[in-house]
Amino acid sequence: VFFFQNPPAYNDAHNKSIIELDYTYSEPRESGMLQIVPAMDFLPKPSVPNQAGSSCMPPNNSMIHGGICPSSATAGEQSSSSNMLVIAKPKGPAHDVNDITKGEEHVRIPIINEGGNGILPPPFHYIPRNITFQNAYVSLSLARIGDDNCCSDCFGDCLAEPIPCACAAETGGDFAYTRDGLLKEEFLNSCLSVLPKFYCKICSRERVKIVNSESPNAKVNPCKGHPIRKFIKECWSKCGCARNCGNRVVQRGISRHLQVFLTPGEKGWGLRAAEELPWGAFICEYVGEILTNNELYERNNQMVSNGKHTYPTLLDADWVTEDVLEDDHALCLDGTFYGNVARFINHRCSDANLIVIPVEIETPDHHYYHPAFFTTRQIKPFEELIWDYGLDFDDVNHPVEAFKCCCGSEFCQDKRNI
Ligand SMILES: C[S@@+](CC[C@H](N)C(=O)[O-])C[C@H]1O[C@@H](n2cnc3c(N)ncnc32)[C@H](O)[C@@H]1O
Repeated sequence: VFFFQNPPAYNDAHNKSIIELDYTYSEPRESGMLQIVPAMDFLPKPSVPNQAGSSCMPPNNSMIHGGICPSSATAGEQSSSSNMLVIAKPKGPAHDVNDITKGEEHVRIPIINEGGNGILPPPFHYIPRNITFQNAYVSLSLARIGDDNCCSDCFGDCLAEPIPCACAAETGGDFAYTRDGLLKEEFLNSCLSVLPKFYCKICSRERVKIVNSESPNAKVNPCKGHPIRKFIKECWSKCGCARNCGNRVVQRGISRHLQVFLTPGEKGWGLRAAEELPWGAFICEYVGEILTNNELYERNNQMVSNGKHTYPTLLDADWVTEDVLEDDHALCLDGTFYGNVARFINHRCSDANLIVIPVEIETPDHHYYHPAFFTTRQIKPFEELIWDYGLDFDDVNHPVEAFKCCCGSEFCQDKRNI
């Protein structure tokens, strides 16, 4: 795939310690972008039914349509340079089949479609870190990080010190990580045990429906409960330790070899390991746009009315600390338009091989945090990585649309499968 585009134009702000943030950025001109793919006649025909173009999803799933990819997306195959055809750029950002992250991560993550049907995931912008969409309030300030919330006197690797520093207080005075960068057995086991739930006095997830309701008599439904999660707290920039301190795992980003692949069943695209992974290994964090719950509600309504769905996760691990959360404090992440590989992790009821753990990095209040995926057992190369979304398949108003589950687990919660 070749792109011809103009480099962005920047104002000359070098040699200043204060950078003006009003530089000009010129978007690459659409007309300058060409994609060269094998001629259509030489592409194998898609095996899944097509709706208005090409879809990566089975017919019962409504998704943004993906683009047709060069056959190099099928494991290891190369398209020959003869029989090439120049076609228009697909709507939305194009994917690089050798690395869906486009160089944003430390490792390349290829797209593998073993079906040979030339279909790619629907377009989205790959981002390695969260970005605020519009109204979400993220209290990111050094002043808010008190002495109890950082280890400014530490040096080097906090895990090498005989006494754990202040950053271990969140995990009961002991760090959550081993010197090998894995989760400690005890900590992971405590996260895996059945979690008690807390119930908000007025739940932000329910209140948003009333805020948007046209009926003046609408009442807020009772909270359906949120699991009480254990947080990990990592050292960060206000700490004195080094970037390679053992208590900085999630913030260093993806380091394991992974692949985005088209699953053979009904689930569409998925994420899998491309190497053997140990128990308690960090895989990736859930990255997306930071939205308020209200913004997500509006976005969900719009997407559903367009026959599409979103990829959200609520940041509700600490909603218990306040009776009623301010609207702009009830946050979620949505990977639909901007996201990382976590948006491809499929669901499995109960016995998934990944667990998501909330991680505090730069904000001591837990309205905003990083949901991070860790393995719950040893993973074989090319095994799919799956997570229990915690869906209530009977709740039609859940922010994540309840699909017909085909996780294959003997503990599957979807009653339609009984
Ligand atoms: C976060 S996305 C996961 C990536 C998605 N498979 C894709 O192709 O982009 C969630 C969607 O994947 C599909 N999915 C995930 N887990 C599934 C399961 N266990 N059974 C059926 N569909 C599943 C559903 O369409 C769901 O709405």
